[in-house]
Amino acid sequence: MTPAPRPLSSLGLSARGGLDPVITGITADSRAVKPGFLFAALPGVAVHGATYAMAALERGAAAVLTDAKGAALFQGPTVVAEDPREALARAAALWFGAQPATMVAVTGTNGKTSTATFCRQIWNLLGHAAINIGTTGVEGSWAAPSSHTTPDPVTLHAMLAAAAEAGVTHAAMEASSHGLDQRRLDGVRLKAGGWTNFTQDHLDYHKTFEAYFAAKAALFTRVLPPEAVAVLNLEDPALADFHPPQSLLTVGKHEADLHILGQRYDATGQDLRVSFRGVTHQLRLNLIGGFQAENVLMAAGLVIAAGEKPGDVFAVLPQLTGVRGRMQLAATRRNGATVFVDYAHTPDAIETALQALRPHVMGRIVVVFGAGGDRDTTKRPLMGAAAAKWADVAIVTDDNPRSEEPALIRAAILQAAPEATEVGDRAEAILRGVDALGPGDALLIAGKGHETGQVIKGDIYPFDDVEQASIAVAALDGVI
Ligand SMILES: CC(=O)N[C@H]1[C@@H](OP(=O)(O)OP(=O)(O)OC[C@H]2O[C@@H](n3ccc(=O)[nH]c3=O)[C@H](O)[C@@H]2O)O[C@H](CO)[C@@H](O)[C@@H]1O[C@H](C)C(=O)N[C@@H](C)C(=O)N[C@H](CCC(=O)O)C(=O)O
Repeated sequence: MTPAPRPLSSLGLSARGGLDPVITGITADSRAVKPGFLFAALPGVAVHGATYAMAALERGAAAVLTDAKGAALFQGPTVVAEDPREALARAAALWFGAQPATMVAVTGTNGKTSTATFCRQIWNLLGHAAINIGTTGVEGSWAAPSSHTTPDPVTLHAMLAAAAEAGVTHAAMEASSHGLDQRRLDGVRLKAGGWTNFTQDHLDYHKTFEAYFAAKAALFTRVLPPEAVAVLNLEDPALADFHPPQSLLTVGKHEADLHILGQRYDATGQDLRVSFRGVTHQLRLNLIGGFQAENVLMAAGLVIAAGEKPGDVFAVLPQLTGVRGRMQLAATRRNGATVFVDYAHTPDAIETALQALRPHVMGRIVVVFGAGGDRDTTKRPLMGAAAAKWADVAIVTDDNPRSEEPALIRAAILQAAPEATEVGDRAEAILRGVDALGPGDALLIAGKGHETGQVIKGDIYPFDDVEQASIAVAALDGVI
């Protein structure tokens, strides 16, 4: 339902000169302005949005929200905010109004999507209408596509209001460091926030580890209210020294409120014995990888922190299913060898994925992977080193080279993985990887996960690792 027009002051904003125009909508894109809209002219990476303020006013914008620098670039009804991104997020929350009553957010370099999905599945299994919002879009009791892991605040609040109006009571969302830095989550009413881990990624954007850490920490220091609960994974030493202002619920393998007492792996999953604040629970997880157990513990911690009874939560965990493209069993060869697809596209994620697979595999592990173009170049040799160290056989291929020369990206990876085979064409690399599998072996195809395209020089070519795995197995073993 489109919100009814109302005065600017009802969005917590006041225009210069005491103006209080009626607002009919909000956008940060001048091209989407309609008569009566509030146009948020944000300082961007490429350009200041105020460059487009006159265009927005010509399209009928009732007022322009911007910072002091932006306000100097045009004439017209202006709201000046110290941080216009924060003001936009808070105005969007007030404009759309409704939000699901129980919401949690999870940040961390890895594990956000699995954790948010597990939260939603647990709530669904306990009878709640729930959604998760993140890299895979909005899923669950209400669905919508999303172009960002953490959508911009106008999109996010439109989604939250639509979901709430459709009866959704619970939501788990992924908080990306970009989203937190750009204040996309300010104004979201959270009951709990989780932090999975902290390792190298996105230094192209944040520049330093400190800035990247501060962006993630902002979930607790700025977005989460003091009466909410902070759920921290103590397995990461970087988080053990972080002291958020909220009360804590800690999870981990060893010393934590919720921790693992015993873990046994088999070909299809794992059995766990866990302790929650002194009470022992026996669990079955039909999920591959010890890191999935950590994601499940984080999700369990978040839903408990948001009000569920621990016993009810632990009872439904055996029914959890993995996220598409996250250590997904994509195909099995006639000889029993398995092929997994995983989204791992950072050095740490490749290491984690390969280590996680190891206890489930009797034979050798083959890995097929590459690194994206136009993104953090420092991680390329680190990815090569991780694959060389943790896999038995490595095949380096292309993974969204974008505008870069693919051979140069592969060369940067191969520098640190001299034994690896280079096969630029990803379909051929997957076929070679599957062909190398003997009984008891496993192939990990890393990097794309749920993605369905290969981005080369501005064009997106259809490409699905899961589909390619089946095609390769069918080609080598005959259609089964
Ligand atoms: C680097 C980055 O995060 N950029 C985000 C940022 O863009 P920006 O403000 O720098 O854009 P800009 O091009 O300089 O333009 C400045 C302003 O002018 C406006 N504009 C521009 C042109 C025009 O004609 N009219 C107009 O009004 C733009 O809407 C913008 O508000 O603010 C925009 C609006 O909120 C975002 O859409 C945009 O995300 C870009 C598209 C993006 O790709 N972001 C990625 C890196 C991202 O956020 N990724 C994380 C996940 C990362 C991960 O974990 O892997 C995510 O949460 O998805």
